[in-house]
Amino acid sequence: MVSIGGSVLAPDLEESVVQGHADAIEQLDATGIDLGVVVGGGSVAREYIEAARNLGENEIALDDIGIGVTRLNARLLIAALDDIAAPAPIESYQGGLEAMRRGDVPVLGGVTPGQTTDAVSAALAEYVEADLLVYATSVPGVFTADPDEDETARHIEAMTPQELIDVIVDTELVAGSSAPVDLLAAKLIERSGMRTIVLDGTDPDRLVDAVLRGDHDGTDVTADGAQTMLPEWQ
Ligand SMILES: Nc1ncnc2c1ncn2[C@@H]1O[C@H](COP(=O)(O)OP(=O)(O)OP(=O)(O)O)[C@@H](O)[C@H]1O
Ligand SMILES: O=c1ccn([C@@H]2O[C@H](COP(=O)(O)O)[C@@H](O)[C@H]2O)c(=O)[nH]1
Repeated sequence: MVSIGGSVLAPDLEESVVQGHADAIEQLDATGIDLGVVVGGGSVAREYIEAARNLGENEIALDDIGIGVTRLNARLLIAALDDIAAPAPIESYQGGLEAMRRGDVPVLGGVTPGQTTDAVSAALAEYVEADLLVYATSVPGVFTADPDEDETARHIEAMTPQELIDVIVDTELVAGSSAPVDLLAAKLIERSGMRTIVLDGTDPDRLVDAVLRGDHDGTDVTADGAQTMLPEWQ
């Protein structure tokens, strides 16, 4: 299961960047791996959410605006993928599994208010019993604190799901909030024991290297907090 942050997929709405991520997905799909993809909303979602918040909208309605933008980004990725993807953004976990059973790559944005696409990825990964969950985000993994806010923040190479929860537990739960992985996602990762990698996804090759070769500079989240070995399918 691959989660691509909106800030990674479409930082400036450049076609070549979107195409680069689509090429990476196609490369993974060509190996025969069953794939699902979840796409975030990025700065566009945050701008819409902020404008609507200033207009007096409530948080659930703001989440719905965010979901709309994530689905727009999902459409953009689908446009760049050849015919391997389901033709429209999938709106439920069951729909994601059904697409995978048909042999299509499901591309999802948001599913329900009160969470982010981080949680969508973790839930879908659990639902389809994925072997691996990769978050391609705008930072090179999980840090001891927000690296944009705290210059003493240290990069974490490997951690347990509980340690992940401890790091992000204080992040805000409002529409458009920023975290490498949201709290619900971390709890889902904990209960499913899903092997998870958080990495800098700005270069799509890093996603391919991580999935195919277990090679990455991000953060491994595993039950024992150890760095993962090569993927099981190798
Ligand atoms: N402990 C932490 N470790 C790493 N990054 C953190 C931490 N706490 C907060 N952050 C912030 O999380 C952000 C990364 O998540 P962000 O939500 O911006 O992007 P994304 O997950 O790629 O998805 P999208 O752009 O769609 O929202 C970074 O900008 C970083 O400042
Ligand atoms: O299932 C979902 C997914 C997203 N949202 C809202 O959209 C924004 C943007 O999503 P990101 O994953 O952070 O890019 C998010 O902050 C939520 O407000 C949602 O409600 N439910």
